[in-house]
Amino acid sequence: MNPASILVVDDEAPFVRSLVYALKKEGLKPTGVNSCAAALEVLRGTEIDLALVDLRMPEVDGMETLARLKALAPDLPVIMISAHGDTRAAVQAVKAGAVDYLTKPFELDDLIHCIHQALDRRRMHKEIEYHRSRQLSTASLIGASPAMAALREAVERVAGSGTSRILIHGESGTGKALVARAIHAGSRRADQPFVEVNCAALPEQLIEAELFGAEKGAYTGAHQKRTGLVAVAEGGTLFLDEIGEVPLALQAKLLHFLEDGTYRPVGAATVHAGNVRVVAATNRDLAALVREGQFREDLYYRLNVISVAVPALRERAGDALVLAEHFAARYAHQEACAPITLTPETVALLQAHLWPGNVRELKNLIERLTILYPGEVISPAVLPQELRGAAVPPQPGTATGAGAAPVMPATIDHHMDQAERQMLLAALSRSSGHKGRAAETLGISRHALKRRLQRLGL
Ligand SMILES: Nc1ncnc2c1ncn2[C@@H]1O[C@H](COP(=O)(O)OP(=O)(O)OP(=O)(O)O)[C@@H](O)[C@H]1O
Repeated sequence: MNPASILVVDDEAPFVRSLVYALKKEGLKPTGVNSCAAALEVLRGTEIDLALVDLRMPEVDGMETLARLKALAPDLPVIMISAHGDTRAAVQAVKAGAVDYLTKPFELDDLIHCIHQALDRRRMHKEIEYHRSRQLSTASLIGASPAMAALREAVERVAGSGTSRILIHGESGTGKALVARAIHAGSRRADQPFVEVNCAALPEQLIEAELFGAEKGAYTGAHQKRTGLVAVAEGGTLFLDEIGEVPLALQAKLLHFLEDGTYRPVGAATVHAGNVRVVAATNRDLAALVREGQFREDLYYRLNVISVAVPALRERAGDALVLAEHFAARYAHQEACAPITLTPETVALLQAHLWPGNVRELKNLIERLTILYPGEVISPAVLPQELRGAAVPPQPGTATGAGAAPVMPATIDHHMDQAERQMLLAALSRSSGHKGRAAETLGISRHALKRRLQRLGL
């Protein structure tokens, strides 16, 4: 661990010199200055862990110095040094934000103890903040399924790691953008910018300038110098959504940036360095795009060092219901009405639906239902047809997916399967996913329940 850097501010030069000497011998990294102005200059240019400030100084006194230091670095712990008999002023300083005070003359041991105590408190505070932000970061990812628990764990691990390239993949609407934000919020960059770029939404000729910036007149329409999003995200996270849509020409420049952290704005003569964590997301099969020659293999391997897979909603047992309830509460709040509630049959249909549009599809459905039937009990009759026809295997030659006509089962076996599926899911929903209890209510053994679930692919 690096030695803590201590700023000593006192107008008495010999006192500062002797303190600097003593602190160095204690393994700390002190810098001594004789005025408030000099202290502020040091603080602007150097990382300082703690400041020792004399209360009595000519021109700008200790109280004012404390205020100015805190204005520049609010988290900086400051210990005041007061002359004998100055206790009242020292107490005032503590009220104004100093962490402690010492009265001259003091023992070196007392000072060292005071410094370590303040540094420990700051370290602990930072740790708590860090863990709190990590918990907050995954709290937005709703879902009680094992798949979601694993995703939250992966997000926490990845967020806290030092890696600067992350690839998120998953079907459309699964929550990749939410995962990217959670990774940022849980990282040490959380208080720096999070900048989102939808690579599919930008015209090909503008993407480069948008990302890396451009000099005035670099291209037609560039009437003034343009700051790129890489520069805007400096110190933070750059989220490149739909990375699979980046044109091949720009892929080379992106690769260069990912490899050595430098880039050249369009039309610029000089190269810039950028410090951003790049989180990319895609719902395309990048490996297939590589095989088809649409995505650079080297860029694919650069991005794919750490990847996070976001599961489809149909792979998250029980989450459709948890999410439906979450969105019902949210839209009830938005519409200022009571939340909609779902009959067991509706729950069973939600659980059985394959959700090709994933969480986005479910969210839109609950919003629509809340607007149309505020506060009401939702029965299957008011569900869209694609949900009422859920879990029915498509017949050859018929359309499927959102908006398609419901597919009617051809045989009695299909009807039986459908009914069985709904009963099993309703029982599981009532038992909150507890298989033993669900089996009991159905009058079958746990083993039989598992076999039936497996047979129906649930
Ligand atoms: N686990 C979740 N908890 C709460 N809300 C979620 C969850 N997953 C997704 N959402 C919400 O669903 C919507 C779609 O999510 P998001 O935009 O992150 O999906 P995506 O995978 O990035 O989609 P696309 O590939 O189409 O860009 C958003 O409104 C998001 O807030």
